[in-house]
Amino acid sequence: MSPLCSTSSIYTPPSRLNPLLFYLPFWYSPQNCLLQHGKCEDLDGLNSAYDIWLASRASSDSKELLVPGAMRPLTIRNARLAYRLLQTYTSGLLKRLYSGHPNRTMFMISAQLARSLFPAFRGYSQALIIDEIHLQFASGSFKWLKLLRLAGSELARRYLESLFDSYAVHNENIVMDSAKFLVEYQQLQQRVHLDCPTLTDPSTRDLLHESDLFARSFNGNGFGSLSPLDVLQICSLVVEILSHMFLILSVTRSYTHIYVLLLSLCSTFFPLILPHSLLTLSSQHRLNDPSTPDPRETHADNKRERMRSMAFSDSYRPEVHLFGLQDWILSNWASAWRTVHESEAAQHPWQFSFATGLTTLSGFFRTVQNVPFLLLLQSSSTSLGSLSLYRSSIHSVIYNTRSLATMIKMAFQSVFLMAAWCASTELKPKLRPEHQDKIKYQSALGGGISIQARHLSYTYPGCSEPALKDVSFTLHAGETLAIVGYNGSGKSTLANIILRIVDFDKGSLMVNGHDLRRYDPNEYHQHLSAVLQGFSKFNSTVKENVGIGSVANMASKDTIESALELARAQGIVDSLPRGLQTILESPAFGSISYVGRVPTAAQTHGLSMGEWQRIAIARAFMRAADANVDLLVFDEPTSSLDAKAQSEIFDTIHSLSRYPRRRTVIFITHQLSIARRADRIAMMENGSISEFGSHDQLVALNGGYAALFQQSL
Ligand SMILES: Nc1ncnc2c1ncn2[C@@H]1O[C@H](COP(=O)(O)OP(=O)(O)OP(=O)(O)O)[C@@H](O)[C@H]1O
Repeated sequence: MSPLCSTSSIYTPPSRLNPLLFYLPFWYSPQNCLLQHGKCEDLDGLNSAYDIWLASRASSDSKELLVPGAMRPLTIRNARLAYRLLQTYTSGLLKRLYSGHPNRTMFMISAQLARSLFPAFRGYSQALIIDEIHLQFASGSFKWLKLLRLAGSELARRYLESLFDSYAVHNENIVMDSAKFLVEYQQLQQRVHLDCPTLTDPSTRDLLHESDLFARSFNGNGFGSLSPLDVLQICSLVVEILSHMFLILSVTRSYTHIYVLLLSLCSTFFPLILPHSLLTLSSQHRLNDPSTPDPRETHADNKRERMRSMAFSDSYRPEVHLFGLQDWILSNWASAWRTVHESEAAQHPWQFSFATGLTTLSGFFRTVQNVPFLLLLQSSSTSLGSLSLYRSSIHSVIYNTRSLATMIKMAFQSVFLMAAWCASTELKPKLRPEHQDKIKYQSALGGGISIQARHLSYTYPGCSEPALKDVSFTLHAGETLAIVGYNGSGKSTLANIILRIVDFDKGSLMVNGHDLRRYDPNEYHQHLSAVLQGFSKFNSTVKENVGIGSVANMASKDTIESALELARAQGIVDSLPRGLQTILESPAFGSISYVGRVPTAAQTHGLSMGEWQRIAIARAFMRAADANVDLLVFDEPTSSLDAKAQSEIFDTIHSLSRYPRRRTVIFITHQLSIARRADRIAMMENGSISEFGSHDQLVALNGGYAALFQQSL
């Protein structure tokens, strides 16, 4: 691959940018002008990559943060932020990325720079051949041997060049593959360790979005951003431009006055800075800053995406047909599409006239660029080779300068994506306690866990009403608690807090006499098993769907089969075409556009809701086989099962709470005939526990539980 080719692969307009804007240099917008936001701001307080990244999203004239992925305007403030980031993080990041192959990395950098000189050499060598042919034509005597020697050495040069190119590309791929692996691995590592509260934080989500864009830039899918390797190409472009300018100077030096040459070169660069000058002068023709999102457009854009996903997603398809949503989807999509395009058109009302003007001016500047060429023509001693060299070099300078302007603009954005990446690697899961606060989990004497909740309250992020209000109760180790109540009363929220999936805002929660917040969630989770209300349906084999309950025992067919047996799910497996190896069809999977090895319909098998529930219960039982498990939590585990199956499953849960050791069990159910089996029942209403006690105590109270129980009879 030649340097020019490698440049052109990056020289693709980012899909969301107007192609015209793409060809304009990065300082085209007056709102983005360095001088416009030149106020000096104290950036000393910004110490971490996160702080600087966040500051880059705040525009100086708007209180709103830029949407994640939005281009940062080139202001003095942002330039200072970028400089701080480059200073602090680049060398560490590059060292980490390319530490796998330090020698190859050095070779890659040297080769990249050497390859940028090839086009100039090529032009020079071609000029020599043209001159020789021209000379021989003019003199009338053909020296075939000389011509063949020239052609031969040109072919040999090209052959060596392509050999060098292909080895350089091979080397580059090795270095890039190792960098890609590192980036993707760290990305996965970071994701799997982040807990739900961390991931629901809007600022963290934005950070991860930009960090993902940075990771994607390594695969060439950076949507207009550059990977650190691509940034290296900026240096190559500079070298390439300089080598061509050297050729232009050497060709024209003897025939052209230096001022004429300078005029010609200026005319090459002038169209690139022209838009800025014109726009600054003409205040009535201001372009809107593309980095400031129009809320109406953003809303319409989101709506368009929602409609598109409803149209494409297999998981929505039944409802789309059931409720006859086809026309509704189409009309909503069309109106959202129109809104987005009207908004875009309003933002750039005069681009076409501007483009036309620019085209006309470009024609004029091309003529100016030709002045030295015309002067060269005038000279009787000018060779054809130098004329061709001049023309090819001047075109390369124009083309590469434009590429350079675009790449610098993209590189500027990439610095902030790099900051997001660096900051994301430093994210700490919110539920993980500080090292000095951490205590080791210890089971209660005799097994199970004791729970003491005092005045627990919790409000979901972005909600005004708390989901849990002032919840207090005590559960002794080895007891069974049934949580009952109306929809939305906070049952699952309470279970998720006890499971340490979500945190709480106020109050205290003691587990085995210690503050739950002081346990490392990873360690705590090893001592519990659960079926969540929205349990996962993995697009994987039955064996894996059950086996992930206890990864260490996943290879043990006996353990998996006994878990399936306990969940009364063995019959389901027997009816499947490939038994335990049958891949289960997850409803959610159809909605994901997944490029990879997707199993064909013949290999996969769908399950009913009740069958999925049995698989999820088997998964929980698989984990419960571990003697370290002290707590079993079941959030409506049998809601889709028939009465007999429900009773059987709860019999099994009861025996698991006694064998191989005593365990605490918490289950949420709307079946009060099942709830009455529990030692304690918590009746929840409006986020609070309104009644707490045994079935007989609550019936005797004659309150909400008694009423609910009466209704269920
Ligand atoms: N992720 C969430 N974000 C915001 N609010 C939520 C979220 N999950 C639940 N809520 C709200 O919290 C309240 C309690 O919900 P929760 O799921 O705990 O109720 P529940 O008693 O388990 O209901 P159900 O019987 O229907 O399962 C509800 O008002 C619900 O709308």
